[in-house]
Amino acid sequence: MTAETPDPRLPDEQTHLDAVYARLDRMRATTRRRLAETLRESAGTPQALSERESYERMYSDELTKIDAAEHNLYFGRLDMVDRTDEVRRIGRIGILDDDERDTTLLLDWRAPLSRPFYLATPATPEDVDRRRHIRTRSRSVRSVSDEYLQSGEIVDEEAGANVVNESALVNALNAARTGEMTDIVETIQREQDEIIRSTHRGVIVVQGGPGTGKTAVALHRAAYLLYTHRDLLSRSGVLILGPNDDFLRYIGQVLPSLGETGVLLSTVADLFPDVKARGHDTRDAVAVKGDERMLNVLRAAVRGRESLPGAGLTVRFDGYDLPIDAEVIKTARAAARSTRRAHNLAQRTFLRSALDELAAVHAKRIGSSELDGSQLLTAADLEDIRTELEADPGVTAAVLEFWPTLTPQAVLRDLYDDPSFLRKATRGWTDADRAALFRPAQPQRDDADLSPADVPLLDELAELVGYRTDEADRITKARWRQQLAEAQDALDILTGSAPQDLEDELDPEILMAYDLIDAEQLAERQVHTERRTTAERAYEDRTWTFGHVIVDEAQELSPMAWRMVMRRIPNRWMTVIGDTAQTSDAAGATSWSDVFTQYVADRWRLHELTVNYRTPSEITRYANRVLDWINPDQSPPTSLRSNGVEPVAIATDDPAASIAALVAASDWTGLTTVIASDGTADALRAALADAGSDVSVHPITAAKGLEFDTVILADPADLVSESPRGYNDLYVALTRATQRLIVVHSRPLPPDLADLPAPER
Ligand SMILES: Nc1ncnc2c1ncn2[C@@H]1O[C@H](COP(=O)(O)OP(=O)(O)OP(=O)(O)O)[C@@H](O)[C@H]1O
Repeated sequence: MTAETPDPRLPDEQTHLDAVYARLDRMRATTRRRLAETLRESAGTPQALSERESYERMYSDELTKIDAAEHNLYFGRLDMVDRTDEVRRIGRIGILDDDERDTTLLLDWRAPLSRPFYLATPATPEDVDRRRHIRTRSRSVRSVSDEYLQSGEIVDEEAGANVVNESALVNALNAARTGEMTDIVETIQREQDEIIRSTHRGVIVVQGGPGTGKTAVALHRAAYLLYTHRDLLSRSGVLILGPNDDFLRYIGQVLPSLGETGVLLSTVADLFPDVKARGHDTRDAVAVKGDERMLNVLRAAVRGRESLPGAGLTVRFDGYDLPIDAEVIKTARAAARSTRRAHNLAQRTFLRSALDELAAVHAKRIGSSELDGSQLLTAADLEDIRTELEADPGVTAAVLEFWPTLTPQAVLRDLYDDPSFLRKATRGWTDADRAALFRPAQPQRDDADLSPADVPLLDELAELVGYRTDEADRITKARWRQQLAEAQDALDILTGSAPQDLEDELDPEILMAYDLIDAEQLAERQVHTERRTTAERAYEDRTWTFGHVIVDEAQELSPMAWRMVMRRIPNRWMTVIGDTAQTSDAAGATSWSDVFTQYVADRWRLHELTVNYRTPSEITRYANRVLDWINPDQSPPTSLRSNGVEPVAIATDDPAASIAALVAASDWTGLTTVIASDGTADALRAALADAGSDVSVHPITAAKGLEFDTVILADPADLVSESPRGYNDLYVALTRATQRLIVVHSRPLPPDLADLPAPER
């Protein structure tokens, strides 16, 4: 449209947008008022307090959702064919008007009726006549663009002619990055939508090259599942696992911007409550610790703590030296092991059996007839001895030496510190693998010695040991009993207040409280009025099982880490996202079927994403050569756009000085970062600071999953030589830029990059 002929579509959409925001404002005002009223109420009984808290949370959540929806609230419209005047308007949240007919002002993007917005193409128009993209800013409509699906024609608002529009998608892809990922609700593509809305209740694996929107899809799937299975998932929770804290910060705003706040985002390293694993491992140690061979080592470590006494051990009891010999402990140990319970949970059986044995030994010594050796003590005497033994702390402590209470942390540290145990427990291993585990114990103040690769081992040990499971169990059961009692009271009060004459002659027309709900159901509801969110409770509870788990950058998980994840999702309803060509973790995956067959046989579904939305074709040309080296069978994703900016290489003796000068002289917009090998990143950061530059530096493993407008790649040869998966790391580095790639090097370039041109002067 030209300036002289204003586009009539704009005022039309503005009218609707005004109505939508007016309603949003009314919703906000009502919710605020209700929240204020709730906060003013004084709660007397625990019941009233818990009700008040649940309302408070509900209204606060509602306000968060309303605030989150504020920007780009209304973005899409469908005009359907063959149905009189059917218009569907699509937004970030669904909004009903408060008129008499509850008119739908906006459909939630996740509603089934919104789906054709994402799926319709001229080839399969899905009954859509016209699809309209509406771009708004600060509550006013800036532009609209239309596609006529029946004719395949696209109308551009600026040109006013039937030309191919610079679509909403291309706009989104060209936008400068802010360092925080944004949602893609306005431009979800068909292959992505199919994954986001998949109804498969088992494992879905999404394999896709860099920039194909895997992370975006994972987050939108979480939002979609929460919308579609709200009841189930708000109780059990959704867990999203990412590779590192930077990545979690990068994606952290996407779900809140979609009005979803109840999801737990975590790394595997943070998944074991109360342990902050910040220690560092060599790549060899990471590989060894992630291998399933560790299972036997851990089992042996726990068994090793169920030991036998040497000859001649005694404990003072009742004026005698009572012998604790190997036979006594062997019998007790067999009894404990036969329970098949975890170590700590079998301790009571062990102790009981050992005390029985010791009571018999003691009775024999003090109560045997000198004539014929027959037992002179009665059963009651024996029972007394047994009780006294149990009450004697010296005796129980001496016995429990051979079946001590264990913590996973102590078992793991002792195991690493004990070369002779390691030698026995790792028969058949290479010396190098064994040596990778050895770590002398250090004085402990925090968990500084524990590394991310130790966390799945701690979790495994927690299972073997029964760490805190009984305690958690006891607390849960006690809490449940209390809730049940409170619920019973509440129901008694309700029925007690019913007119007495109903008692004898119950009027079948009158529903009693008991008919609608029993104490157990009521107690169940009260469980959810707890102040902490599901995500908070799940974070603090190692034994929590989630309703759905999403694993991003899943190729990085070791077999031991998978075991830890699978424990948190016994129903195996998972979305697993990754790219085996980007694996850098030494214990990470190279094949999805290797990972999943043991957990779900062949009941997992593979989806592939094929379009690279991030990296322009100028850069992917080089990245694809590296992919071809990693796996010639893997087809590279197709780059969606070309931006005319060719990657370049700058040879220099002093990379830090060259990078500092380059950045200082640049007029680039958006985010710029330097990517370097893990081993050189710190030194490079320091050298850049000395050279007066504060450009950020990302070691390659911390750049996983992130993206930047401009990437300066420092000495790619360092990435390649740093690890056996160096080429995978190089592939990741080459695919982080949305606009521009500059390689700065003092070492020779890897062959695939050798023909990079120097920058034009
Ligand atoms: N349908 C879409 N509309 C707009 N932007 C999109 C779309 N799909 C993906 N993108 C954008 O493309 C970029 C890459 O997406 P994302 O980070 O999810 O890819 P990825 O497959 O996880 O990449 P990597 O494997 O490198 O981590 C992001 O900026 C994302 O917002």
